[in-house]
Amino acid sequence: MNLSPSSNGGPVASDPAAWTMSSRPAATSAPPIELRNLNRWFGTTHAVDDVTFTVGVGEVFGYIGPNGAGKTTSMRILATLDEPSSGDAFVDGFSVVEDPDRVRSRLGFMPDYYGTYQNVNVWEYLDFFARAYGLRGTVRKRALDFVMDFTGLDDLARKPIDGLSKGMKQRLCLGRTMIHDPSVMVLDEPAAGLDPRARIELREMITRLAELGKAVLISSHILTELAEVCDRVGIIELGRLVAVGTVEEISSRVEQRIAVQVRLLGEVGPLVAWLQQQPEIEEVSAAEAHVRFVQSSERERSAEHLADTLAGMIGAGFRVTEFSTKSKSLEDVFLHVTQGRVQ
Ligand SMILES: Nc1ncnc2c1ncn2[C@@H]1O[C@H](COP(=O)(O)OP(=O)(O)OP(=O)(O)O)[C@@H](O)[C@H]1O
Repeated sequence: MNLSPSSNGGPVASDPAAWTMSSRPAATSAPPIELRNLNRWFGTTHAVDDVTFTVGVGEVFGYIGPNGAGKTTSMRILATLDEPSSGDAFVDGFSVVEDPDRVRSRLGFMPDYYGTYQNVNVWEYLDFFARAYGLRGTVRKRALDFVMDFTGLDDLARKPIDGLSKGMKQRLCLGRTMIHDPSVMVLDEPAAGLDPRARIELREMITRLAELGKAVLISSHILTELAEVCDRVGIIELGRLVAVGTVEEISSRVEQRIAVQVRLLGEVGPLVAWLQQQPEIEEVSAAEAHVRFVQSSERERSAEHLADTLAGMIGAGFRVTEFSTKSKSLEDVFLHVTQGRVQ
């Protein structure tokens, strides 16, 4: 295949509308992404266990789970790189089992590991993939111009790709993934190994992809990494989806668990013993002058319950000097929802 840039191939200011393949017939009214009772076994390992969810037009869906949870396996099935043991996955209504070619033309998959090539520059690399996707003539030129501009790689068009920083390589890979204007983008751990600035830039690009109307499925084992950019998240563990919703919805389930720290005059031992007798109080621990515990209660009742606990302590004769609470962080939410089990 010819890897040379075309003579008119320099990056120019581009018009997204001129590149976006709005002329492509709308597939169906089906959601861009649907996983339906998806299962994948590897021997005795149930890597994906009856997973069902959809992602809508312009929606960013975060797929969160610890290592080995089944994220990559389900993404690979969606990208037609593997087949389900049972169930199905759909892109724009087309089945990965029945219609893999149509799925491929509508989906861009960015794996967590991708090869690079020696003696190829940024422009040549993208041009190669544009040709591989069958883009010809002015359509290919528009696609390249748009993607170079979108990824901010235009100034690096002639730079050999093996000399790019990790962040720039990630942009290039994103550019490669979107070169054929897919309606669905599947990004496997794209933020892994990026420095903070590159992560922010990646988040901005993902937001812009959603603004272009793409459905984005993005995985991470770190919830906080995706919290800001995702419209919804699905938390997967041992192949099973254990929670789906907005970050706020999922957080609210565990915000009922409030961490409390108490300081008091005198010995902490009696307070520890008292707390251990109280209902809905767990994880009581003591260190020098303070005592920590977790109080769980129904969300609507948690403030009242806290007030009752404090009043109870004072009523029992403890001389409390400090009573502070801490809402659970997103990491706590993730750790609470998942149990950290692996197979
Ligand atoms: N080709 C394979 N053969 C056998 N077992 C596999 C294969 N691919 C994945 N698995 C197993 O399936 C399970 C899910 O793996 P998967 O890579 O999908 O998880 P993941 O959530 O993407 O994890 P990570 O964050 O580490 O990439 C793991 O137990 C893994 O060992």
